[in-house]
This record gives sequence, C-alpha cells and structure tokens, in this order.
Amino acid sequence: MQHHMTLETLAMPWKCDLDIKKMEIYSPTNLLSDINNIEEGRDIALKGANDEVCGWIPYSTLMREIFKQWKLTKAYYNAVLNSVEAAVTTVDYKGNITFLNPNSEEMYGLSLNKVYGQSITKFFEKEAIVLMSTMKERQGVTNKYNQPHPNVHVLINTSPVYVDKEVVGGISIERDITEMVKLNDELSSTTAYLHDLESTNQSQQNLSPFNKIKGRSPVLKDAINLANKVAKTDAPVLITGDSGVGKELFAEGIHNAGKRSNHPFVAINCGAIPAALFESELFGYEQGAFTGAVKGGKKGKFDAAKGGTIFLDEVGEMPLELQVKLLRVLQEKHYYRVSGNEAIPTDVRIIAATNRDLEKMIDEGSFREDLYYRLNVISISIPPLRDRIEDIPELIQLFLKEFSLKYTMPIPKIDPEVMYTFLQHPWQGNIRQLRNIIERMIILASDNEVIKPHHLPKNFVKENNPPTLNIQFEEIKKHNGQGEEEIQYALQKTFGNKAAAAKLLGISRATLYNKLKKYDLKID
Ligand SMILES: Nc1ncnc2c1ncn2[C@@H]1O[C@H](COP(=O)(O)OP(=O)(O)OP(=O)(O)O)[C@@H](O)[C@H]1O
Repeated sequence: MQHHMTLETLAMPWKCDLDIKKMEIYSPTNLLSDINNIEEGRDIALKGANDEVCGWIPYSTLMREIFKQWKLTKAYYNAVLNSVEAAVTTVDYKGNITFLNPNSEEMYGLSLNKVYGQSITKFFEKEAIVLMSTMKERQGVTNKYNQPHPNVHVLINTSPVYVDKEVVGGISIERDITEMVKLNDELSSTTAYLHDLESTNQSQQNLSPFNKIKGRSPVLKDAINLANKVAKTDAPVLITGDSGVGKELFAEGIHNAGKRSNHPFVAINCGAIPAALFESELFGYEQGAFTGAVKGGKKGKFDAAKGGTIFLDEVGEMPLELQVKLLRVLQEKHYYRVSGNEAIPTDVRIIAATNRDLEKMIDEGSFREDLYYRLNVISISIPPLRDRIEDIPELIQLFLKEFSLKYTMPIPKIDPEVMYTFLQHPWQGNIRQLRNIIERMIILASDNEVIKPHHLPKNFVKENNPPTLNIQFEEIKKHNGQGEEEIQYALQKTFGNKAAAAKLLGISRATLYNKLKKYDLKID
C-alpha cells in the first residue's frame, strides 16, 4: 500500500487559465491521507515552500486515486483479518456487526452474511460484549478473560476505532483458550478421582520408571523416549538443561528403567562437597587415613552405589583437580580408597547433569575435554518449561494434588485467568518455581474452592520482566549477614538453585550447604 504517496506524484503542471481561488491549497509534500473533507468538484492546487504554485490535481484524478488506494487497503485488510489465528469481530458505532473473520464465524457458529448489519447484542449475551463498553468508555482492554458462550473461553483484546478523534466503531480480537481450560478441568476431575482412589488404595505397582515425569509436550516425550532407550544400556549419560527442569527426575528414571534398578541410585551434588573431602566422599577411606577419620574407615559413594547408579549433579561445578581424579577412575575402571592400596573395581553406571555450558567451559579451560567426552557418550537435553507450555496444566494438577494432600485440604480449581498468566510466564526457575508457586497459592487460598488471580504472589506478575541478577544482588547485600533469613531469601530469589543462591550470598556452595544443615532448612 502506498501510504506515503505525496500529492506531488499526482500533480499536473499548473496552467495560467486555472483559478486558484476555487481550489483547496496543499503542499506538494502532503500525503494523500492529509486531505480532509473536500467539497465535491473542487480541485487541489499545490503550493511549494516559497509560496509558488507548482501544480494542480483535478478532483476526478483525486477521486480515482483514492478509489484505487481504498481497494488496495481493503484487500490488505481482508488478507490480514482472514489469516490471523484469532477471532476478529468489528462493529460500527451503533454496535452493528460489520465484519467477522472466518475464525470468529467458526468460534460463534455464525455466518457474516447472515449477521451483517445486525446488532451484536442479538448474538452475544449483553454482559459479554466488552466491545460496547470499549466504545462508550473510549478505552480498549487487553487479555481480558471472557466467556461469551457457556462453552467458549476466550481472552479478548478490544479497541475503539477512531476517524478524526470520533469513535466510528470497535474491533475485538479474541484468542480461544477453551482447549486449555477444558484440559485443566478434565485433569482436575481426574486428579480428584485419583486422589480418592489413592487414599483408599495406596498400591503403586506397575508404574513406568518415568511415571514421575509429568507432561505431554512432544519435546518432553522425545526426551523420555531417548532416556528409555539409553536406560537399557550401561552408557554414560549427560543430562543438560536449566535449573529446575527435572534433570534429577530423568536420572532416576534412567536408573529405574535399566538393569541396575534393584541396586542403589546415589546422587552427589558435585558443587556441594568441599574440595578437601571430595575424594574421601566419593571413594571412602581406610582406617587412620587422616586425623579425625572414623575408626575402621568409611565407605564412599562408589561403594554405596555398588551395582547401581551414581548421579553426578552439577558436574560443571567440580574443581579441575577433582575432574582429573574422576577421569582416572572412569578410565581405569577401578578406584582406591584414601590411604588404601587395594584397587576396587568400579561397578556403577555414571549419569551426570549440568546447567552450565560445558563446551564453553572447555574453551575457557575450566572443564576437562577428556572428562567431557567420557561423560557425554549420550546427551539428553531437557527444554525449559517456557518452551513446553503444554505441560503446565498437568504439572499444576500434580502439584495441587501434592500440596492438598500435604495440607489436608480439598483440591482447589484454577481460574482460567490464572491459568493464562501461568502459560505466559517466563518461568526462569522452571518446574521448581511452578511447584513453589502452587504451594504458596494453596496456602494463601486455603478457604477457597477456586484459585483466583489475586491469590498470585504480588511479585509474580512483575517477574515477566525478571530483575537482573545484579539488582537481586543489591537487595541481598542489604540483607547480608547470611543468617537463616538471608539464606531463605536467597533461595527464594533463585528458585531454590543452590549455585545461584551461594553466588548471591557471596559464599561457597559448601558453606551454603553447611548453613542449610545448621538451620535445618529443607531444599529439594
Ligand atoms: N516433568 C516433571 N513432572 C513432575 N515434576 C517435575 C518434573 N520436572 C521437574 N519436576 C519437579 O521439579 C523439581 C525440580 O526438579 P529436579 O530437581 O529434577 O530439577 P533439576 O533440573 O535437577 O534442577 P537443578 O539443576 O537445580 O538441580 C522437583 O521437585 C521435581 O520433582
């Protein structure tokens, strides 16, 4: 569309027999859209910067051009409205329907031909017609939840349409979220049913090894399929993904689906063990290994996991000198206890996980390339929650159920608007953050059957633009002292991610763990 067509491009040369007094005066650089009402039959004269007359546009030329532009605009307008995924409805200033796009026709079961020109109030319940008030108040709405029909749930955006500051109509653009709402309802009744069933029958037999991993998104299903295949082998697996995406659940699933499932699954948080103790924690020590050592020696994690799986969580946090030791054990397939000289064969499967970019760490020299290739025989990447929002309704139900049981209360329902907010949220803390939010909301909404938007934590909505770590750091510094309260605050700010919390507090991870123990703080 030639929105920026200047009048100059339509002009004809000035002729001395023309009478400028009978014409409208415009500048050659004015646009077609700058022309206001023009009296029928009046031509336009163009006057340049120095007031000299430089051309004219006959009324008939002007009309022809406007008609051409109108046709073009209409063609684009129709193409846009017919191709958007939303349902678009327009009305004139009286509220008579002027347009429904195909999605709108389908959503409401109406045909434009039949309803054109009729009042919108005839077809929709009065109170549901946000459009009328939009025009009256001259104020649109954004993402307002609406239920125009008993079985249609939508989010609606509206806007008045102005011509020269006068409202000439209104437009509404609706997104159908009925499927989401239905899914949520369906899950909530199924969950309530299961809730009942489970309380009378605690048996949990025949569950799939990955049954704890909830969600139906194709990307999650792909990851589970891959994990299931890998589980049948003894190959080392590296699980990557942001904090709180479920890496540990996957590691457990792989263990449970494999032939080592009758043996232990031992998880070690590589960032949490002080460097000096790492070797003895992993491999154990013989009697008299060092002052303060337990009499009779002590077994390590490799002993504890014999026949089973060792899960090296946050493997990227492991100091370089310990990486060398671990690599040696993996290569030689046996280990020595500290102060011991008996070579003990390793009989464990290794699964490692990280939220760091190990390849970048290799480039920077903080992770050993040879260890990386040992661990990363097969890699499984778990996408962040914001990339698989289809999983959200099911996860919500899971956590609603979990915390309803914990706090012995009936399972509440989720208001669709809350649901929508959840679907839009960036979920920096992934599933762990979702779980924490649900727990808080269950407590806050304890007397309600439905969780409503006002039960959402106040800062939750603001988190759509999460503050940068630096801002959080300033906040933390104000709280400094690393008492129980500061530690809880740091964990809350980092959605329970220990590495980030320790960083915020300016302490090592080992110190953070000591403090957690000291204050008896539970983290998952
Ligand atoms: N798909 C899922 N279904 C059910 N619960 C989940 C799912 N994914 C994660 N969770 C829950 O979310 C929480 C965080 O998961 P998990 O500890 O496995 O994440 P992680 O990726 O290992 O996190 P981090 O890197 O911070 O250690 C746990 O409570 C876990 O049970």
